[in-house]
Amino acid sequence: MQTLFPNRAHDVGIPDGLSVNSNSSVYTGNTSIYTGSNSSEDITTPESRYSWRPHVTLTFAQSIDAKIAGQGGKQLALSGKESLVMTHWIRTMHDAILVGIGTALNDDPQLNTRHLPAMTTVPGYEHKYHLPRPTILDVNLRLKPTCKLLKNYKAGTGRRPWIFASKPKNQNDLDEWWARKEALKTAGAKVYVVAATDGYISLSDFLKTLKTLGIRSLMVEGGAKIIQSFLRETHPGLDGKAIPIVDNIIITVAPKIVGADGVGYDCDLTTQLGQLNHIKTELFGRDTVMTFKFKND
Ligand SMILES: NC(=O)C1=CN([C@@H]2O[C@H](COP(=O)(O)OP(=O)(O)OC[C@H]3O[C@@H](n4cnc5c(N)ncnc54)[C@H](OP(=O)(O)O)[C@@H]3O)[C@@H](O)[C@H]2O)C=CC1
Ligand SMILES: Nc1nc(O)c(N)c(N[C@@H]2O[C@H](COP(=O)(O)O)[C@@H](O)[C@H]2O)n1
Repeated sequence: MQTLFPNRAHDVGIPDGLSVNSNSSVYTGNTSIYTGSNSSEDITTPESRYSWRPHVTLTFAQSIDAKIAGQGGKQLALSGKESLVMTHWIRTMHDAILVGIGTALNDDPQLNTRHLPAMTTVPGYEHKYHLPRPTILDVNLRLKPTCKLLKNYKAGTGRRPWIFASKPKNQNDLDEWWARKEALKTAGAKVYVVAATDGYISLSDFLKTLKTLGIRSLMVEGGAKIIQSFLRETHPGLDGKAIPIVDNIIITVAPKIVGADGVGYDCDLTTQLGQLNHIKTELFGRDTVMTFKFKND
């Protein structure tokens, strides 16, 4: 099957205008699209970040008081419909999409592109938006075999989810862990067993594994702990200097206040500001979407 929109983040960078591809003739969004200025500067350099990991875009929606969910993790519709379309468009630009198991259990997400307008199909020649590969960090294999990601895969409307898990240290837990693994495999998931320390999968190791699996670009959606980890973890560069493992951050700010009992990502973005170049701020309906790029080492 032919997928349209070959433009992926690892080839073209993240647009400095996010509002969907002017060349595409399918989605006629309201503003400009990427025109090439911040394109693939590092991609062909063997020593570059991209030689060992995919291009990483961290993106999430928050309220003006920096909450990404309500009390007790209640999923919130923060994004309005216009910025939601933008997010789904950005999904098409990535080979894979990541959520943590907290989000997978709490939101039961689909991680597809269903908010994009339907495409015109040429008879006998079906065009689809590119769907990113759903990936989940789930050390203890808590994902439910009945989740929407697996249902969609079985129904042929979603790609096979990849779960990254780690064997329990305690031998007594192994049988149950194994049973959950088999149940998830039967439901259609592909389970990769990786190392974890105290329930934490090293993101550098995870990204390296993704790269060996052919993933060239990753969109990280959350939730709170995953955002924190991606903002905090670094990787040593050639000179040993700590380099961020994120390339771009796209933050949708909705004009809503959640309140102190909402869920924040509990990471001081101000510590990152020196490393971030602002690319563009755009309005999508009532939401403000800001795009940043981490400076190269
Ligand atoms: N507004 C938005 O854009 C978004 C909001 N959300 C919201 O976020 C909330 C969920 O966030 P949260 O509960 O923090 O869960 P997360 O989705 O961040 O998942 C965290 C879990 O992932 C596992 N994990 C494995 N390795 C790592 C690692 N390196 N770093 C972090 N986690 C790792 C751990 O699982 P284990 O405990 O099993 O070891 C950890 O508890 C929900 O309320 C959801 O609605 C989510 C996405 C986007
Ligand atoms: N962009 C955005 N805006 C919001 O208001 C949100 N609550 C989220 N949440 C993220 O999107 C996932 C749901 O995706 P599907 O609609 O099921 O495809 C959710 O799990 C969060 O990762 N995002």
